[in-house]
Amino acid sequence: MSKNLSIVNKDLKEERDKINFNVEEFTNWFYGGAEKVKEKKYIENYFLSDKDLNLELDTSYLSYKDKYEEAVRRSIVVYKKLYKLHNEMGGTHEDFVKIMENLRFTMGAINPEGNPFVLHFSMFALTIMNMTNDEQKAEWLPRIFNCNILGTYAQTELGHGTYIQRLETTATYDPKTKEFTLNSPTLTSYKWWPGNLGHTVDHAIVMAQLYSQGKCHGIQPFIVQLRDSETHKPLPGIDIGDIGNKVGFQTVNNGFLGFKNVKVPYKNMLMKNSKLLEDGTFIKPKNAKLNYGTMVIIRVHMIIDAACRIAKATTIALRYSLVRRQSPINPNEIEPKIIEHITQQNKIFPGIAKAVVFKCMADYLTKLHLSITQEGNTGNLARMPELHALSCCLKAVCTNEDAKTVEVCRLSCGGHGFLRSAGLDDVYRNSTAAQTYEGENTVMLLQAARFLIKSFNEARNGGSLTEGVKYLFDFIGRNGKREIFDNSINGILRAIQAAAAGRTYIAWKHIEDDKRHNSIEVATNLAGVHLTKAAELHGYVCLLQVGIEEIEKIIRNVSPALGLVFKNILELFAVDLILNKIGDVIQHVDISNEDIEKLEKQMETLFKFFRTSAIGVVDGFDFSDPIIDSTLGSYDGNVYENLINAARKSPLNQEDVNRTFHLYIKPFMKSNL
Ligand SMILES: CCCCCCC/C=C/C(=O)SCCNC(=O)CCNC(=O)[C@H](O)C(C)(C)COP(=O)(O)OP(=O)(O)OC[C@H]1O[C@@H](n2cnc3c(N)ncnc32)[C@H](O)[C@@H]1OP(=O)(O)O
Ligand SMILES: Cc1cc2nc3c(=O)[nH]c(=O)nc-3n(C[C@H](O)[C@H](O)[C@H](O)COP(=O)(O)OP(=O)(O)OC[C@H]3O[C@@H](n4cnc5c(N)ncnc54)[C@H](O)[C@@H]3O)c2cc1C
Repeated sequence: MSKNLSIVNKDLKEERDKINFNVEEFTNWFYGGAEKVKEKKYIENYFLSDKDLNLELDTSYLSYKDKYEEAVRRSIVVYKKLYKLHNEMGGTHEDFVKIMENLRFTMGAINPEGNPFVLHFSMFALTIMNMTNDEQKAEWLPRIFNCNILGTYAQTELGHGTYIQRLETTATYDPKTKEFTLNSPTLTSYKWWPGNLGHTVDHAIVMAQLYSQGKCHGIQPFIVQLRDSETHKPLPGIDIGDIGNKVGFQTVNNGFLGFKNVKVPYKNMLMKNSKLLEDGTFIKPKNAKLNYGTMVIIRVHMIIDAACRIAKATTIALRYSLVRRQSPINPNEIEPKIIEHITQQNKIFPGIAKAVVFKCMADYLTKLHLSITQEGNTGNLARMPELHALSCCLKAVCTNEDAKTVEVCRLSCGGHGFLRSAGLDDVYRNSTAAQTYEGENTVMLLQAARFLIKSFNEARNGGSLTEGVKYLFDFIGRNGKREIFDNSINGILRAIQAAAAGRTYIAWKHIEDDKRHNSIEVATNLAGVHLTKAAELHGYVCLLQVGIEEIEKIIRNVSPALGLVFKNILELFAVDLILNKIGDVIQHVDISNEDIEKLEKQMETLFKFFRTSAIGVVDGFDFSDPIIDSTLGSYDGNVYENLINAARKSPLNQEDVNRTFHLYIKPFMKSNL
């Protein structure tokens, strides 16, 4: 996609003239190679240039219903084109995945408040791909890929989202009719939240308690038709609708769903993991948590989403900060670009570093997921708990950081950041939604902490540990002595590891002490605050460790100039992290006041170096103007023109005098109060 052709603001141009590395080389890294960048640009342009999308229409001014209808209309324009492009490319599965991956960002620009089909192409398709036997794949996958049916993932209920073992929807098997009967026995058993459920889809994966031969066999996935394929009317026994206005995700069409004696054929229970014989005999899966697999995949994908939201928000904040001038630093000098205020650098530069390190983590986790899934396909499930713990931990840490960073970026844009046209509000809403969906973040941290405590016990007993938690051995080996701080990247990593291990120890000790008076469960609950802190610190350990390993590799493969930028970014991430976690570090590391002052000074030096590269890095994220969709963050930096043009488009500005003047204001003013 070509950059905006208008004249670039001179302050921004001056910044770009000073960039001391090859921006394109950075972009190639961010998207995984020059070929991928080409593909991304092609796909972006292919979709966004379509006039039928009518992207001129600012949907934020529409009513709730109109927003949904426009989002459906636009999505269909996109999906029709997607299939056309897919056929042109050769029609392979890989081609489809390639388009979908690139379409993720483009879709955000087309439907800024969410995609009413997102669940069909993600959780619904993934569940059918990963949890079905061969006959089921043959029956359902072609219909899903051809969009002959549209589906969602219906797990959460009014009464339970977190503790899924207690979901109340029932699926009772009758071997005589070879059917399940689905029921929602209580109000709290109604499905509540599934995306695209309200009025868009006609099928769903429904998680329900399986009853057979008079016994409950826990939650199992069923594919259920909800609406008639011609009329789209709810089928008999189905009570379905939209859950109403939300903080964000307005066009995702999250829905509710109740069942009253809904019949589902035997073949519709997804049978890759658990099995039910036709006579009703239940065969347990190798691991009961295999049915949670789709959630694990999505948590892994959420890390790159978090990285991209931060990349987008920091692009807007930085470009704006390079053209906005305010408040002279020396009273006699002209007002500087606001980025010259060091507090502004402190708001934005660490965010840019996070986007890069999260991207490294996303790549690492995607590879790990693939290798553990391949092991799983051969029947080896040994590393499933490790992947579960890591994906929960990073999903929580990265989306928490994401929401925090996006909000700081909004604040860094002052008053203008509060305008919708600044483009930060949808990013923020999506970030904060991600803190809750796919596992509420506190709950995710507690899951990771379970793994940490187990590993800690293992380490104390001289057992073996997985690579990512081996640092617990160092803590135990120090036998109560504190880690001595040294001011290098690896020194910072060891300090964060010591803090994570130390907090794990505190949590462990808390549980051990409480266990004398309480059950292990109660003791674990009472240690909850320590547990979440330990898991959070562990997440930072993983990020820094993977960041160091990946960036060292990158530096070996890029030009020296770009290598220096990556080194700078890694140090920024590390120093920002340790300064933010200094309280935890002080508790477990021998670090002096002088060391801390040195770190603070180092941060200032890092800012100075990054000052010239920062614009190159955000340009290198390569968000085109339609994708960035921001008056403050467009490539040309013509902020004030963009702001006034956007304001003029307000529906209120389409007439000189609004009718409320004659209806209410004038009579009120003339009424002699
Ligand atoms: C642009 C993007 C748009 C996206 C659209 C948004 C779509 C959103 C969709 C959704 O939100 S779908 C619904 C998601 N729901 C959740 O994430 C629910 C969160 N809850 C859970 O995941 C589970 O309930 C739980 C918290 C993991 C607990 O599960 P359970 O009660 O069954 O387990 P426990 O008895 O507590 O035992 C924990 C035990 O189990 C192991 N474990 C749990 N999950 C897994 C797994 N996936 N793989 C392997 N092992 C797992 C865990 O390690 C514990 O082991 P032990 O410590 O007991 O050894
Ligand atoms: C935008 C959005 C989209 C969604 N899309 C879907 C979808 O497509 N399909 C679907 O099935 N679901 C979906 N969900 C539901 C989502 O997965 C759940 O809301 C989420 O898992 C949290 O569960 P909950 O709502 O039950 O929260 P609760 O568990 O009720 O959380 C409330 C509070 O209790 C705390 N808490 C709960 N349990 C514990 C515990 N064990 N220890 C400590 N604290 C605890 C939490 O930390 C939180 O502070 C979506 C939700 C949102 C917001």
